[in-house]
Amino acid sequence: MLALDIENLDVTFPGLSSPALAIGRLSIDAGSRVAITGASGSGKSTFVNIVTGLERTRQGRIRWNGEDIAGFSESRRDRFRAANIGLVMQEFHLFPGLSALENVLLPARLAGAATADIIERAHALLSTVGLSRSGQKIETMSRGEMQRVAIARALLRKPGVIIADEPTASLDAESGEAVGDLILDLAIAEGSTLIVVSHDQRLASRLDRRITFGAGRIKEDSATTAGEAA
Ligand SMILES: Nc1ncnc2c1ncn2[C@@H]1O[C@H](COP(=O)(O)OP(=O)(O)OP(=O)(O)O)[C@@H](O)[C@H]1O
Repeated sequence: MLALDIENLDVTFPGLSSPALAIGRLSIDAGSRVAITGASGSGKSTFVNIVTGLERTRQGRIRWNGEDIAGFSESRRDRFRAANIGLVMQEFHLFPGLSALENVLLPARLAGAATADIIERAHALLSTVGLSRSGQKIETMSRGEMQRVAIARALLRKPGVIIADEPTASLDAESGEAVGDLILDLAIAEGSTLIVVSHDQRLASRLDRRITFGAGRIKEDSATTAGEAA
Protein backbone atom coordinates (compact mmCIF):
# COMPACT_ATOMS: atom_id res chain seq x y z
CA MET A 1 0.00 0.00 0.00
CA LEU A 2 1.28 3.43 -0.87
CA ALA A 3 0.70 6.75 0.87
CA LEU A 4 0.89 10.00 -1.08
CA ASP A 5 2.25 13.30 0.26
CA ILE A 6 2.22 16.38 -1.93
CA GLU A 7 3.91 19.64 -0.93
CA ASN A 8 4.10 23.00 -2.68
CA LEU A 9 3.02 21.65 -6.05
CA ASP A 10 2.62 24.27 -8.74
CA VAL A 11 2.01 23.22 -12.35
CA THR A 12 1.88 25.95 -14.96
CA PHE A 13 1.44 25.68 -18.72
CA PRO A 14 2.42 28.26 -21.32
CA GLY A 15 -0.45 30.62 -22.09
CA LEU A 16 -2.29 30.05 -18.79
CA SER A 17 -2.44 33.05 -16.46
CA SER A 18 -2.88 30.88 -13.34
CA PRO A 19 -1.53 27.42 -12.45
CA ALA A 20 -3.36 24.39 -13.90
CA LEU A 21 -2.76 22.82 -10.48
CA ALA A 22 -1.55 24.33 -7.21
CA ILE A 23 -1.58 22.23 -4.04
CA GLY A 24 0.14 23.49 -0.88
CA ARG A 25 -0.25 20.24 0.99
CA LEU A 26 -2.19 17.02 0.45
CA SER A 27 -1.79 13.66 2.17
CA ILE A 28 -3.57 10.48 1.18
CA ASP A 29 -3.19 7.62 3.64
CA ALA A 30 -2.02 4.18 2.54
CA GLY A 31 -5.01 1.95 1.92
CA SER A 32 -7.53 4.80 1.77
CA ARG A 33 -9.99 5.21 -1.08
CA VAL A 34 -10.37 8.69 -2.47
CA ALA A 35 -12.60 10.26 -5.13
CA ILE A 36 -11.41 13.32 -7.03
CA THR A 37 -14.17 15.40 -8.57
CA GLY A 38 -14.38 18.87 -10.10
CA ALA A 39 -15.55 20.82 -13.12
CA SER A 40 -13.99 20.42 -16.54
CA GLY A 41 -10.60 22.14 -16.62
CA SER A 42 -10.22 22.13 -12.81
CA GLY A 43 -6.95 20.15 -12.94
CA LYS A 44 -8.02 16.54 -12.40
CA SER A 45 -6.13 15.03 -15.34
CA THR A 46 -3.12 17.20 -14.56
CA PHE A 47 -3.21 15.74 -11.03
CA VAL A 48 -3.25 12.17 -12.42
CA ASN A 49 -0.41 12.94 -14.83
CA ILE A 50 1.74 14.44 -12.07
CA VAL A 51 1.18 11.85 -9.32
CA THR A 52 1.75 8.97 -11.74
CA GLY A 53 4.90 10.63 -13.09
CA LEU A 54 3.52 10.71 -16.64
CA GLU A 55 4.34 14.41 -16.49
CA ARG A 56 7.16 16.06 -14.65
CA THR A 57 6.83 18.88 -12.18
CA ARG A 58 9.65 21.31 -11.53
CA GLN A 59 7.93 22.87 -8.56
CA GLY A 60 6.97 20.75 -5.56
CA ARG A 61 7.34 17.36 -3.94
CA ILE A 62 5.38 14.23 -4.88
CA ARG A 63 6.22 11.59 -2.29
CA TRP A 64 4.98 8.01 -2.50
CA ASN A 65 5.87 6.30 0.79
CA GLY A 66 8.50 8.97 1.23
CA GLU A 67 10.09 8.62 -2.24
CA ASP A 68 9.93 11.91 -4.14
CA ILE A 69 9.22 11.03 -7.79
CA ALA A 70 9.52 14.71 -8.75
CA GLY A 71 13.27 14.23 -8.48
CA PHE A 72 13.33 11.12 -10.69
CA SER A 73 14.44 10.98 -14.32
CA GLU A 74 11.77 10.03 -16.88
CA SER A 75 12.97 6.42 -17.14
CA ARG A 76 13.03 6.07 -13.34
CA ARG A 77 9.50 7.48 -13.16
CA ASP A 78 8.44 4.96 -15.83
CA ARG A 79 9.94 2.10 -13.82
CA PHE A 80 8.36 3.35 -10.60
CA ARG A 81 4.95 3.60 -12.27
CA ALA A 82 5.19 0.13 -13.82
CA ALA A 83 6.11 -1.45 -10.49
CA ASN A 84 3.82 0.50 -8.15
CA ILE A 85 0.88 2.13 -9.89
CA GLY A 86 -2.07 0.39 -11.52
CA LEU A 87 -3.48 2.87 -14.03
CA VAL A 88 -6.98 2.66 -15.46
CA MET A 89 -7.89 5.39 -17.93
CA GLN A 90 -11.12 6.45 -19.64
CA GLU A 91 -9.78 5.12 -22.94
CA PHE A 92 -8.54 1.62 -22.39
CA HIS A 93 -5.27 1.70 -24.40
CA LEU A 94 -5.58 -1.94 -25.35
CA PHE A 95 -4.02 -3.50 -28.43
CA PRO A 96 -6.25 -4.89 -31.19
CA GLY A 97 -5.07 -8.17 -32.69
CA LEU A 98 -4.09 -9.40 -29.23
CA SER A 99 -6.31 -11.46 -26.96
CA ALA A 100 -7.56 -10.38 -23.55
CA LEU A 101 -4.81 -12.44 -21.88
CA GLU A 102 -2.09 -11.11 -24.19
CA ASN A 103 -3.19 -7.55 -23.43
CA VAL A 104 -3.08 -8.16 -19.69
CA LEU A 105 0.40 -9.64 -19.98
CA LEU A 106 1.90 -7.21 -22.50
CA PRO A 107 3.42 -4.66 -20.07
CA ALA A 108 4.86 -7.48 -17.94
CA ARG A 109 6.29 -9.15 -21.08
CA LEU A 110 7.86 -5.87 -22.21
CA ALA A 111 9.38 -5.46 -18.74
CA GLY A 112 10.72 -9.02 -18.85
CA ALA A 113 8.55 -9.84 -15.82
CA ALA A 114 6.10 -12.40 -17.28
CA THR A 115 7.03 -15.28 -14.99
CA ALA A 116 4.90 -18.41 -14.61
CA ASP A 117 3.39 -16.89 -11.45
CA ILE A 118 2.46 -13.70 -13.30
CA ILE A 119 0.84 -15.67 -16.13
CA GLU A 120 -1.15 -17.63 -13.58
CA ARG A 121 -2.19 -14.37 -11.89
CA ALA A 122 -3.29 -12.95 -15.26
CA HIS A 123 -5.63 -15.91 -15.76
CA ALA A 124 -6.96 -15.56 -12.22
CA LEU A 125 -7.53 -11.80 -12.60
CA LEU A 126 -9.42 -12.24 -15.86
CA SER A 127 -11.68 -14.66 -14.08
CA THR A 128 -12.05 -12.27 -11.09
CA VAL A 129 -13.13 -9.42 -13.41
CA GLY A 130 -15.73 -11.75 -14.89
CA LEU A 131 -14.15 -12.70 -18.21
CA SER A 132 -14.13 -16.40 -18.98
CA ARG A 133 -12.75 -16.27 -22.55
CA SER A 134 -9.15 -15.21 -22.04
CA GLY A 135 -8.30 -15.97 -25.69
CA GLN A 136 -10.97 -13.63 -27.10
CA LYS A 137 -9.54 -10.93 -29.38
CA ILE A 138 -9.82 -7.51 -27.78
CA GLU A 139 -11.54 -5.88 -30.79
CA THR A 140 -14.44 -8.32 -30.50
CA MET A 141 -15.20 -7.35 -26.90
CA SER A 142 -17.79 -4.88 -25.61
CA ARG A 143 -16.53 -1.62 -24.08
CA GLY A 144 -17.41 -2.83 -20.59
CA GLU A 145 -15.43 -6.02 -21.20
CA MET A 146 -12.48 -4.01 -22.54
CA GLN A 147 -12.40 -1.91 -19.37
CA ARG A 148 -12.39 -5.14 -17.33
CA VAL A 149 -9.33 -6.28 -19.30
CA ALA A 150 -7.68 -2.92 -18.59
CA ILE A 151 -8.45 -3.36 -14.88
CA ALA A 152 -6.92 -6.86 -14.85
CA ARG A 153 -3.82 -5.46 -16.59
CA ALA A 154 -3.57 -2.61 -14.05
CA LEU A 155 -3.66 -5.07 -11.14
CA LEU A 156 -1.28 -7.65 -12.55
CA ARG A 157 1.82 -6.56 -10.66
CA LYS A 158 -0.01 -6.01 -7.35
CA PRO A 159 0.33 -2.23 -7.40
CA GLY A 160 0.42 -0.37 -4.09
CA VAL A 161 -1.98 2.17 -5.55
CA ILE A 162 -4.68 2.02 -8.21
CA ILE A 163 -5.32 5.30 -10.00
CA ALA A 164 -8.33 5.47 -12.27
CA ASP A 165 -9.11 8.52 -14.45
CA GLU A 166 -12.80 8.57 -15.41
CA PRO A 167 -12.89 4.76 -15.66
CA THR A 168 -16.64 4.65 -16.26
CA ALA A 169 -17.09 7.75 -18.43
CA SER A 170 -17.04 5.98 -21.79
CA LEU A 171 -19.35 3.16 -20.68
CA ASP A 172 -23.12 2.96 -20.59
CA ALA A 173 -24.76 3.42 -17.19
CA GLU A 174 -25.09 -0.27 -16.40
CA SER A 175 -21.58 -1.40 -17.30
CA GLY A 176 -20.18 1.83 -15.81
CA GLU A 177 -21.77 0.98 -12.50
CA ALA A 178 -20.46 -2.60 -12.63
CA VAL A 179 -16.93 -1.44 -13.52
CA GLY A 180 -16.92 1.18 -10.74
CA ASP A 181 -17.98 -1.43 -8.19
CA LEU A 182 -15.36 -3.84 -9.51
CA ILE A 183 -12.50 -1.34 -9.13
CA LEU A 184 -13.56 -0.58 -5.57
CA ASP A 185 -14.04 -4.24 -4.61
CA LEU A 186 -10.65 -5.18 -6.08
CA ALA A 187 -8.87 -2.30 -4.32
CA ILE A 188 -10.35 -3.52 -1.03
CA ALA A 189 -9.53 -7.17 -1.74
CA GLU A 190 -5.95 -6.40 -2.83
CA GLY A 191 -5.37 -3.84 -0.07
CA SER A 192 -4.38 -1.12 -2.55
CA THR A 193 -4.74 2.60 -2.05
CA LEU A 194 -7.35 3.83 -4.55
CA ILE A 195 -7.64 7.23 -6.22
CA VAL A 196 -10.52 7.60 -8.68
CA VAL A 197 -11.24 10.68 -10.76
CA SER A 198 -14.92 10.48 -11.54
CA HIS A 199 -18.05 12.50 -12.25
CA ASP A 200 -19.99 9.48 -11.09
CA GLN A 201 -21.58 10.60 -7.82
CA ARG A 202 -22.67 7.10 -6.92
CA LEU A 203 -19.12 5.77 -7.18
CA ALA A 204 -17.67 8.82 -5.37
CA SER A 205 -20.14 8.37 -2.53
CA ARG A 206 -18.89 4.81 -1.97
CA LEU A 207 -15.31 5.98 -1.30
CA ASP A 208 -13.90 7.06 2.08
CA ARG A 209 -12.97 10.57 1.07
CA ARG A 210 -14.00 13.07 -1.61
CA ILE A 211 -11.71 15.87 -2.81
CA THR A 212 -13.15 18.51 -5.13
CA PHE A 213 -10.90 20.60 -7.36
CA GLY A 214 -11.82 24.04 -8.62
CA ALA A 215 -9.62 26.18 -10.89
CA GLY A 216 -6.55 24.06 -10.14
CA ARG A 217 -6.95 24.15 -6.36
CA ILE A 218 -8.49 21.94 -3.70
CA LYS A 219 -11.90 23.51 -3.20
CA GLU A 220 -13.29 20.96 -0.77
CA ASP A 221 -11.95 17.92 1.04
CA SER A 222 -14.29 15.71 3.04
CA ALA A 223 -11.36 14.78 5.31
CA THR A 224 -11.03 18.37 6.50
CA THR A 225 -14.47 19.89 5.91
CA ALA A 226 -16.75 19.78 8.93
CA GLY A 227 -20.42 19.35 8.08
CA GLU A 228 -19.70 18.30 4.53
CA ALA A 229 -22.67 18.69 2.17
CA ALA A 230 -24.18 15.36 1.17
N1 LIG B 1 -0.27 20.58 -21.95
C1 LIG B 1 -1.02 21.65 -21.65
N2 LIG B 1 -0.75 22.86 -22.17
C2 LIG B 1 -1.50 23.95 -21.86
N3 LIG B 1 -2.56 23.92 -21.03
C3 LIG B 1 -2.88 22.73 -20.49
C4 LIG B 1 -2.14 21.53 -20.76
N4 LIG B 1 -2.70 20.50 -20.07
C5 LIG B 1 -3.75 21.02 -19.39
N5 LIG B 1 -3.86 22.35 -19.64
C6 LIG B 1 -4.84 23.28 -19.04
O1 LIG B 1 -4.81 23.07 -17.63
C7 LIG B 1 -6.12 23.17 -17.08
C8 LIG B 1 -6.47 21.88 -16.32
O2 LIG B 1 -6.64 20.83 -17.27
P1 LIG B 1 -7.03 19.33 -16.88
O3 LIG B 1 -7.00 18.53 -18.13
O4 LIG B 1 -6.16 18.91 -15.77
O5 LIG B 1 -8.53 19.51 -16.35
P2 LIG B 1 -9.61 18.38 -16.00
O6 LIG B 1 -10.17 18.78 -14.66
O7 LIG B 1 -9.02 17.04 -16.11
O8 LIG B 1 -10.70 18.60 -17.14
P3 LIG B 1 -11.70 17.54 -17.86
O9 LIG B 1 -12.69 17.12 -16.80
O10 LIG B 1 -12.34 18.37 -18.93
O11 LIG B 1 -10.85 16.42 -18.40
C9 LIG B 1 -7.05 23.49 -18.25
O12 LIG B 1 -7.24 24.88 -18.30
C10 LIG B 1 -6.26 22.99 -19.45
O13 LIG B 1 -6.62 23.72 -20.62
